[in-house]
Amino acid sequence: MKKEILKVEHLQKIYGNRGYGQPVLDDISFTVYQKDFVAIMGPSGSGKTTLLNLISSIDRPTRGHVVLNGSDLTSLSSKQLAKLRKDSIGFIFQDYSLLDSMPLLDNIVLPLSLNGEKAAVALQKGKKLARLFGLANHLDKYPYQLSGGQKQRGATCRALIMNPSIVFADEPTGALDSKSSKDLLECFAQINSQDQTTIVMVTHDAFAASYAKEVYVLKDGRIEMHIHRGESQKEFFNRILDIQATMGSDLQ
Ligand SMILES: Nc1ncnc2c1ncn2[C@@H]1O[C@H](COP(=O)(O)OP(=O)(O)OP(=O)(O)O)[C@@H](O)[C@H]1O
Repeated sequence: MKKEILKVEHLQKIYGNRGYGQPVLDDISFTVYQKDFVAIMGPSGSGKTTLLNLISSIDRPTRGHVVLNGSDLTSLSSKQLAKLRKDSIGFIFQDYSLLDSMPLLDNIVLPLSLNGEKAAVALQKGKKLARLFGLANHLDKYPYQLSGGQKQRGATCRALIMNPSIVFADEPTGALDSKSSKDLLECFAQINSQDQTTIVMVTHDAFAASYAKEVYVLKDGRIEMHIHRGESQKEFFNRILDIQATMGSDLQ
């Protein structure tokens, strides 16, 4: 039986106004299973980042529940949330969020070092991940000496270093050229299929979304559509393009 990693139930978010006013998200429910690769798409302002922040424990919903690995995030204290983030969640942001003052390898192993892991063990693990992501020759470089694609692959290694049960990525290819985007997405597909890492990614890009197995399309704060990929990525890409065409330039 498929293992539930994330269960989102009747999620609502209203910013400000003490829970009154126009919801940015309303009645959002879906489930993410282990080994899923989910893309969240939708027009600008449809609530994608808001949703990602709620399901990744960065923000709290106005109503509804987010259950991650069996824990209801809405009932956890800040301390419990911090522990859950450290133990179970990897984050990847559009702007890489690497520390400029550290070489790439130190950036990659930082979460392990902060967690008290022995330096030798942390470095060995960091190097192994970096090899997988084609970064073996760049480990001593500082972020300013790396390309955008190398930085984002490094940020992905850092997100994976604690063996999270789920990785959340907000527009991870947003600042990359098409070749670097493809390289990163191939890495995502590889860790998803080989290491069984569950991925939830917000993206505007139909090509990026075509790497996912499930796509949820948000519109006006609700799930407008859920599509499931069959065998062919190309066919899935064309279906996503068709949806973009139907929804107009909104989705792009
Ligand atoms: N902290 C906040 N306070 C008030 N309103 C907010 C806040 N954050 C987001 N919003 C509003 O919520 C709506 C959804 O924003 P969100 O950033 O989630 O959309 P998005 O789909 O990720 O957009 P984009 O694709 O442009 O990044 C927008 O109307 C935005 O102005």
